[in-house]
Amino acid sequence: MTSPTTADPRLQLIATARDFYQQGWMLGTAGNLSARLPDGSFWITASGKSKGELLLSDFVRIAPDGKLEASASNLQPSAETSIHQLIYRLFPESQVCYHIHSIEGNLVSRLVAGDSLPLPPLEMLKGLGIGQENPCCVMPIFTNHLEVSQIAADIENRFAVTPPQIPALLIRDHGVTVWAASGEASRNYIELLEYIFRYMVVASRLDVLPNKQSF
Ligand SMILES: CSCCC(=O)C(=O)COP(=O)(O)O
Ligand SMILES: [Zn+2]
Repeated sequence: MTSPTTADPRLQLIATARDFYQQGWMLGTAGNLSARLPDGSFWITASGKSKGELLLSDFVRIAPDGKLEASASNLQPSAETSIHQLIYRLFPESQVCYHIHSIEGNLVSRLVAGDSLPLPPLEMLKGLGIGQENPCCVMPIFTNHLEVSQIAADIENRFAVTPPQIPALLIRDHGVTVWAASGEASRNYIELLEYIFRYMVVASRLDVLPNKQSF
């Protein structure tokens, strides 16, 4: 039997993408997933692939210097490869980076006009590494530029001054990106955040959030 440490990481990415597709978070070609290899290169979904039915051949490998490793096919790397590459550079312990498009993620990105989203002090935050009582946790929001390299530059500039409190960021009207040391942890982060986002959307309608925010 193949041990989890030697298994091809693309297999886990395929299974995760199928799961996220079923949740409605990677519909059509939306989103991208990547996983790092011991040599510092990473597998990432090729651009424009249907995320509910990925194959091993739907990935490209990016070298540590950001160059596309030689491939027999004419696949293009995900349009958001520069963000994954930046995350691996900024957070060397991260091994996996997931980006999804969810309705709730997009709705909450409009709850505030500024570039930080205060998260409600829910117990679920503990799963994202926030252990204080009644925590004040904010999530960074970035503008969704057409040029993804501009989004990556904004992330790099902002994180140099203000490191994120949780391993996650939002791109307004676009999606959420998380990173972690394992696929399991990244999937948990996505699920926890989606719970929090869902709570915020419902709470904003019920008028129960401490600082009432409107769309
Ligand atoms: C309908 S998805 C638009 C592009 C995007 O935001 C995304 O996440 C998927 O892009 P990719 O190049 O990775 O397929
Ligand atoms: Zn996207």
